[in-house]
Amino acid sequence: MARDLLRVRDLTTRFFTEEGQVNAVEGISFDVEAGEVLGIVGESGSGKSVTALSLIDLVDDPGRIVDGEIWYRNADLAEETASDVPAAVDGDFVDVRRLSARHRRALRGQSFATIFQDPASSLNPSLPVGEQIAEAVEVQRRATADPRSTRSRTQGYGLGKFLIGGAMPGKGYLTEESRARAIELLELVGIPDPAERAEEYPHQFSGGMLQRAMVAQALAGEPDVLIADEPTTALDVTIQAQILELLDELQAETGMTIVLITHNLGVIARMSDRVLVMYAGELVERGSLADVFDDPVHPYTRGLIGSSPDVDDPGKQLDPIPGNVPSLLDDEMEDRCYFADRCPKAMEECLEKPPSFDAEGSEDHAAKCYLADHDYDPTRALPEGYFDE
Ligand SMILES: Nc1ncnc2c1ncn2[C@@H]1O[C@H](COP(=O)(O)OP(=O)(O)OP(=O)(O)O)[C@@H](O)[C@H]1O
Ligand code: NI
Repeated sequence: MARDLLRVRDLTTRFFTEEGQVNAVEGISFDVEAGEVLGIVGESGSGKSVTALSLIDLVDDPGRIVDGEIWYRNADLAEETASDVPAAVDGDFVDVRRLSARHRRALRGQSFATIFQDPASSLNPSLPVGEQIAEAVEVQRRATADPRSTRSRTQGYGLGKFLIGGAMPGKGYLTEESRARAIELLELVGIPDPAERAEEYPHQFSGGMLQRAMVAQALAGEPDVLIADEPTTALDVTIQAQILELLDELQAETGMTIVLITHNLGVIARMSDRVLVMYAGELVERGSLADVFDDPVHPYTRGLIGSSPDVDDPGKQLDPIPGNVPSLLDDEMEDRCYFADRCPKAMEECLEKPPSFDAEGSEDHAAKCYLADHDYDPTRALPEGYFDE
């Protein structure tokens, strides 16, 4: 049975820019199940990366999470938090948003690790690759070596241990053990001659090898969740396939949970168990891979599929979705379905904001679209050019 590891509720993240308020992520709710690969897909600017950054509390100025809860299942952490911040605890779950900044930071690497499109954002150019991975191992070792923790760590590490881990003096402190583990990790991610490569600096690595090193660094903390934001987008197709293969294997071996963000539907189809579709900062459809790919309800999801190449059908005709992603400036957003102006099936109903409707298929299938619950009625179709000024 699937167990949820994360329960995200009404997450809302905005940027307060000179041009005005940008509604980057607006009231999204979803679960992440332990051991699954959850894909998040959507066009550029739909809010995928801001969702990821919000999960790991890395939203920078002028951005801010303004609302919502991020419940994380971790029995040890819940127990330790219960006395300090009882409101942040519900059974085995902790709302990480209600922890102090210091405690939230301590979850990074050990509960939630990330890999990005650009390895330069994770690896320091002036330190040997192996040393950086060993450092991440060291933080993890210190965290789990806390004498207060006698419980088995099937999943969680506990808050006190996190803080001990976070308080380590930093680079320079590396044991032979953590060095050896770093080399093991480099080998695990498929880097040949790992002992030699460990001594090299990031610029001596090829793009694909750097991406692998970044995966090794992320794995060093034995995270519960790996958040991968466009992990292969910058790589050429062959390397891209190798990295996906690697993630697949690691996931199968470790049972790690992966949140995989990409605009590439092919990658989503190959990797995901369940899929979230984002548009204009909202979650417009979610479901199992089969729900979303074989039985999509939202015309946006259909549009994405129709505009994406299919490896199994190279002759497929591609139909780009007309129009553009809307501005997310609060002043310019109307209170309607944000996709209505690009939608081939927009009806009068769509001038009001649709709720999320359950859809046919798996229990999890839902869409923020009247078509999930009503048949298309051409007599109620918005006239052509309705949204043109
Ligand atoms: N630092 C920032 N300041 C202002 N607005 C921002 C900032 N970062 C992101 N945004 C806005 O938030 C919205 C969502 O952006 P986000 O990066 O999450 O999109 P995305 O789905 O990841 O797109 P892509 O596929 O291009 O990576 C966009 O409108 C973007 O302009
Ligand atoms: Ni992005």
